[in-house]
Amino acid sequence: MQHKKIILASRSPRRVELLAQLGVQCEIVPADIDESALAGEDPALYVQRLAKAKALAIAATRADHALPILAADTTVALGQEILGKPADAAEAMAMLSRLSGSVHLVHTAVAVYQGGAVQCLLSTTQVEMMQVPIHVLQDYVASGEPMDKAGAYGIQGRAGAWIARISGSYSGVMGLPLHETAQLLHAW
Ligand SMILES: Cc1cn([C@H]2C[C@H](O)[C@@H](COP(=O)(O)OP(=O)(O)OP(=O)(O)O)O2)c(=O)[nH]c1=O
Repeated sequence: MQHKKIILASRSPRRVELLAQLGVQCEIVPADIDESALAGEDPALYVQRLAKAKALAIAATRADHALPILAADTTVALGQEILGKPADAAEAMAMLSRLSGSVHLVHTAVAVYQGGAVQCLLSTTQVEMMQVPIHVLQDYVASGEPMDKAGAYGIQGRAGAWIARISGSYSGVMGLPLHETAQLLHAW
């Protein structure tokens, strides 16, 4: 990889870990942007818009653009409906009850800003979650784990036991698709 150090426009600890897996070190500069979806916005387009907006927001604050700026956005989609991070325990419980026993998509877009332009790739994974007993979901919500995660679960934690099958990218579900990330960083 040409550049070993990048700026990561994200406060997600999973993204730092996944970048380390590629041998990429990062300086963390989180982007605070409005993450609301537009009316009727397609989930796959939504994550791409947000990933690009996060990278561009950080690019706008920096005088020197020597290092690539990488950002990502992950969302769970049930049909055209976007399930982002739950606002509270009740919303987490409602999301998990809907995902339990069904198939959903996880979209993660990764964007890299370098040399005055932003490039973005999308990873989409189909995830099948088993029917999870209500009391198990309640314990999970009480643990606090769902609160910073799209769709209110983390495949990398104990909810991993409920995932019967995925078709796509495990790292994409976790928040940073390694294949697409490496492609974007190689391009520079
Ligand atoms: C579905 C799923 C999501 N997630 C996480 C990945 C993302 O961190 C989070 C979705 O929120 P994002 O808005 O994509 O990212 P973030 O708020 O954590 O960080 P930032 O905006 O600063 O970049 O959900 C998991 O960790 N595991 C999973 O299985």
